[in-house]
Amino acid sequence: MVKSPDAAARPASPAIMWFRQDLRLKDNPALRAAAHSGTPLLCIFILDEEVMRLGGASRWWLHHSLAALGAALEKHGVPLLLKRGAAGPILEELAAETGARALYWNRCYEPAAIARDKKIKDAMKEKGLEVKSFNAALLCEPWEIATKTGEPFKVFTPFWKALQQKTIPAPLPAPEELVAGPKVEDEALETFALLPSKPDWAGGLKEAWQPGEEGARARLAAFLDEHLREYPAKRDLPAQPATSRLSPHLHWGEIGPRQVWSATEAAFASDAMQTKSGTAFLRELAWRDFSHNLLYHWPSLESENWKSAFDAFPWAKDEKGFKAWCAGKTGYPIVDAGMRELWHTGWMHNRVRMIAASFLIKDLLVHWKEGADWFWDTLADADLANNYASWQWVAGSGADASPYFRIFNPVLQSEKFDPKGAYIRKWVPELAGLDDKHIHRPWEAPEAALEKAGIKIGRDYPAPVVDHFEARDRALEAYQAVKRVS
Ligand SMILES: Cc1cc2nc3c(=O)[nH]c(=O)nc-3n(C[C@H](O)[C@H](O)[C@H](O)COP(=O)(O)OP(=O)(O)OC[C@H]3O[C@@H](n4cnc5c(N)ncnc54)[C@H](O)[C@@H]3O)c2cc1C
Repeated sequence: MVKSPDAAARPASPAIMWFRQDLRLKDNPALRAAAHSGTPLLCIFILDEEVMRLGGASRWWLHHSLAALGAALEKHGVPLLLKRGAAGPILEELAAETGARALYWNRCYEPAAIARDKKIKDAMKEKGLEVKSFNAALLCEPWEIATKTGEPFKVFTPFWKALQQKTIPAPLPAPEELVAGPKVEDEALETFALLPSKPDWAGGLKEAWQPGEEGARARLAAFLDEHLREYPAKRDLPAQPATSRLSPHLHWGEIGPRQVWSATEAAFASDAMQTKSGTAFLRELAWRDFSHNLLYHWPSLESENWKSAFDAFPWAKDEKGFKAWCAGKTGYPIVDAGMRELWHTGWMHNRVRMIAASFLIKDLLVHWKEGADWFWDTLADADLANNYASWQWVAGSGADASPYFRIFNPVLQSEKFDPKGAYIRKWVPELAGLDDKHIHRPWEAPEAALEKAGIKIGRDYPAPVVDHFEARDRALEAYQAVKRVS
């Protein structure tokens, strides 16, 4: 436990603890080090939208996460200062106003954040401040894990093997005592205007999530207790609550991956039957580190094909198809269910993310970036590394990607992973009355079955926007352009 020195011994000049994507008290190495230094603290969050590009669902999440962090700090008698604008000048002003001598933060790995942080570090050091940064977001820093020849990993399996050889540090406890620095004027959370108002589309998010450290902890505990055992068998079934749903909490650092790692290991230490499922879960968690590793070493991952041969791909401009995809009205029930789950809750099951992304890229030939940008706006877990690496994985243009010519058949995927159509029935209720066979391909249902279910294709549910088999041939033909230059 951290014990701060006596008040008498406390240095007068405060330290700044700059919260970013580490909105928690536990396992927060920067906060712990700042508290341990014994100086009074100025805890601050800066809404720096030049660097922090936020989609709508992320904005909603951030509002509630900041409210939760503010309340948690308040319990320790320390306010969370909120400011809006370019972080560099704000921090400089804060240091000048309060006489702060030190600045603490946990590292971010997005290229724009890295560039900004480097500038701030240099400028603050020049002004005589001590600047200390830490790892709160990853199991292992991207520069700590490399191939035998010192290169960054481009393939997941050897990355995972190498990661398993590392000692993952145990999570840190929350600081026991925090001491508030001088009073500083700041802004009210409401002035950030992060919540949607006209219209307020966030009702589904409110039902689905509890942003903040408490919510994250509860989610992990429930997952480990109730679902870890069946994770390998059920993690691909979207109708089952079999995955952790920790992704938005991890994105905002309401829980750290090392906490997840250690709690999972503890779960299988006390129950050896869970070793296999625990390892399977940790392997998925490691994909998050792998994506961050890719983004760190290839910062253009968000905007450029990782495999440049894909620059030759003849993408289509299918506005109508794209709109239908966004709205969950493609006529392919599993795709539509996923897109509606996303719109309603700000989250989509991983298997369905793959199916929906594949449909946009391969059946509609729409550029992966358009889909990734839509996900960016609508996902509560929108994460630069995970989102763009995953889209490029599906497109075939990414590192260790699924080969382009492996094209998901949305009907077969649906039959395999949602055999009873439970997921479809939940998110596409107009199809709920169809039998288990036809619910995956309603356009092939006999008139009588449609009539019994009260559906007319084209009136109550759309006809497919493309024929999958024709689209597949078209995609493979388009792929020839990539093959010619690779
Ligand atoms: C097209 C597409 C876009 C995606 N966009 C995002 C995104 O913006 N943000 C995001 O966090 N994940 C993204 N993913 C990865 C994955 O779908 C989600 O992390 C996962 O569905 C989150 O649910 P969960 O927390 O229940 O996962 P669990 O199965 O419980 O996994 C635990 C944690 O491991 C990490 N993880 C699991 N799978 C992956 C993966 N394939 N890649 C990277 N990390 C993973 C996540 O942090 C997740 O919370 C995307 C996947 C695809 C196919």
